[in-house]
Amino acid sequence: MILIGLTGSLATGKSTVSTILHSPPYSLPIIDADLLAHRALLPGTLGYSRILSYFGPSTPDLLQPLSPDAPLGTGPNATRPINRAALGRRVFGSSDAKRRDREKLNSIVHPLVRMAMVRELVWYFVRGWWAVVLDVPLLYESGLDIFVSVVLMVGVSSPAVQMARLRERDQGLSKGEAEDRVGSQMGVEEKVGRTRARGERRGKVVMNDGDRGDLEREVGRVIGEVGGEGGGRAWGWWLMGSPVGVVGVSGWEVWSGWRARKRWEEERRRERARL
Ligand SMILES: CC(C)(COP(=O)(O)OP(=O)(O)OC[C@H]1O[C@@H](n2cnc3c(N)ncnc32)[C@H](O)[C@@H]1O)[C@@H](O)C(=O)NCCC(=O)NCCS
Ligand SMILES: Nc1ncnc2c1ncn2[C@@H]1O[C@H](COP(=O)(O)OP(=O)(O)OP(=O)(O)O)[C@@H](O)[C@H]1O
Repeated sequence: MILIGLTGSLATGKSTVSTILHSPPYSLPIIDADLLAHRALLPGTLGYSRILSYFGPSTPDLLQPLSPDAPLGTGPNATRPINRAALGRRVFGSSDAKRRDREKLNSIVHPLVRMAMVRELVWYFVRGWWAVVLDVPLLYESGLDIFVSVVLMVGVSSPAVQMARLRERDQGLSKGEAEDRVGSQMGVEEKVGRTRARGERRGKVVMNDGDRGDLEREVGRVIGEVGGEGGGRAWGWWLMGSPVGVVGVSGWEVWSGWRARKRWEEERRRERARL
């Protein structure tokens, strides 16, 4: 099974690409890290109780408001969901305190997301899919890049276009909140650089600067290259019949991903030394 890691920056078009990949003619299964992260914070989960105990005492609006129609501590007032906007205000931004809080949030949520991802991967593997798309906005930030066969990075060349698309989609976000969110992630340029450092076969960059038709054509081109007009599919299916092959190829993929990361870091060090 080929793992396609779909990533990008905020509002560059990952969800649009994942919708294209999930629809015919590709019809690929998608593992959506945002969705798994949402599930990890639902009332009654381990994530929910950890978030409450760490952020609760210092975030008065951490839970959604009480329902006026139910008695305190019962019904909707017993399991009040997390107020995601309030938690977002705590963790998105560039101050040291926000960075620390973001690291804490990540340390609670990311292991739960990873576990859920592995469960879904096993499910798709035994069902015989030739490829699965892992839609992970923080693929590079969380170090998961080395575990995927191919990275499909969706970028936008103009930060102004990115900001305009973000604000048009999430109209509740103020300009400052939108900037805090974008600034909380690795920039588009760095993600493009890291993807290109993986080489032609393992790193695909799609710049979503045109309209949706252009994006669909670019996605088609990339999947044609990954699937190799059937070659990638045959390879994915062959792996399914060969447990030794799976272990060997997975080890090779991780090693290649790790080497690409080291290559990128080395290039960056050299560039900085030249400045
Ligand atoms: C802070 C939270 C509650 C805000 O929720 P909200 O519904 O407003 O945003 P949502 O979850 O839909 O995320 C929207 C986008 O924000 C970005 N983002 C989310 N979390 C982070 C983070 N910790 N660091 C940087 N960017 C992030 C991603 O690009 C994501 O696609 C939520 O983002 C969260 O729980 N984040 C931690 C989990 C996480 O890292 N998720 C990203 C995928 S693993
Ligand atoms: N080529 C395009 N032209 C115009 N608008 C676009 C294009 N591609 C995507 N959009 C719009 O931009 C917004 C952001 O796209 P999308 O939700 O796919 O991004 P995303 O990377 O998944 O965002 P997030 O990181 O917040 O999850 C959406 O409203 C989408 O409809």
